[in-house]
Amino acid sequence: MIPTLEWLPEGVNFLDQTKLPHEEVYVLATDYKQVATVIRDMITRGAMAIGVSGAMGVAIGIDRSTATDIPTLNAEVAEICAHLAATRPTAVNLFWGIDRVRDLYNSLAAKNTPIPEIKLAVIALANEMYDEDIANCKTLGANGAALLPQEGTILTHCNAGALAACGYGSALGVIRAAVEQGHKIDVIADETRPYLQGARLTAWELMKDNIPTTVACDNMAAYLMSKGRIQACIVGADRIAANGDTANKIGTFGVAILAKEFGIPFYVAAPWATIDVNTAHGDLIPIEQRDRKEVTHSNGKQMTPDNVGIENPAFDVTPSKYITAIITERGVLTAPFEESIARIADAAILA
Ligand SMILES: CSC[C@H]1O[C@H](OP(=O)(O)O)[C@H](O)[C@@H]1O
Repeated sequence: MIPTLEWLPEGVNFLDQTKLPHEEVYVLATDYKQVATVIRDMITRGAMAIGVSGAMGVAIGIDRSTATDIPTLNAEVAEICAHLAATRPTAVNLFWGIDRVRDLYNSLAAKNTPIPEIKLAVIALANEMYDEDIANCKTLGANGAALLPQEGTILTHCNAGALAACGYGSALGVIRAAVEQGHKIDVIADETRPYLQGARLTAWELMKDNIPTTVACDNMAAYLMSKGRIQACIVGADRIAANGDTANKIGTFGVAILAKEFGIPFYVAAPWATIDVNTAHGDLIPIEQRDRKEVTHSNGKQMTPDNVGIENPAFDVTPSKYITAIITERGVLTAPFEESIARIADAAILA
């Protein structure tokens, strides 16, 4: 298991993903503002990882508070949650993670629970969410494995692996589960400019698992598909709307169009926490715009002329019509996605 992040008494310890694949170094965040910086600067990244990071950020903020009364702590918790929620807008998991801990806090504060007990309870919940993520990804991995070919090459985009989660991953979780079930598959990882999650992170992860991996530039997918080199595509997600439209790393939409053109199955793998039933369709999903320097520079060296215009949307939205199936720990969803999502959402409410 890759230790993407870990709760320690001293703080939250994050594997610094900006330094991979050549350095495995950690950043210890000792307060909630440092956790927010780790998320904003993509020292840790990936929808599931930032969801649990948000939860741990709220927990550490409450744990480090010196407030001696609930009204004072209420005001601090509001600031802690707002500060963490302002880090990145697209992955709904961040807000789900923050809200789960805040809701527990509010329920305990409303009953005037002693503050030391509240601190222990929110820390326990944040760690439960860490364990839940690993269990959910293993379940969704097993749910999706049979969809992958017994033999063949799987194209991935970005990194939806252990590094995007708490140690197992969603899209790479399905690949791991398929390999564990005996599928003879290899992976072509899109490099995924500009942060290079594929070239740096997916390649690093899968090589550690001895899964044959090839890195391809983002502009090679059509050629590889046209030559019959790809038998399936699988990606993660940062927010899935109620109709199945899916926000994921920039470039995913293009891969999905190409897959449809070439008759190649295109799978999305994501825990249920990534599904946002309150967002009706993909046009409503906020798309994060990141700093121009991520595009103009590589390894600190400027590649573009000064003052050139730059585009740097961090995500795009794939309309559900391009998606073959959405793999979750609660089952595999197929079109019409509005109905399959609502059916599982309703079942969860009735349970
Ligand atoms: C399914 S979590 C991984 C997901 O998050 C990535 O974005 P970022 O690296 O900017 O956090 C990307 O969209 C992955 O698919």
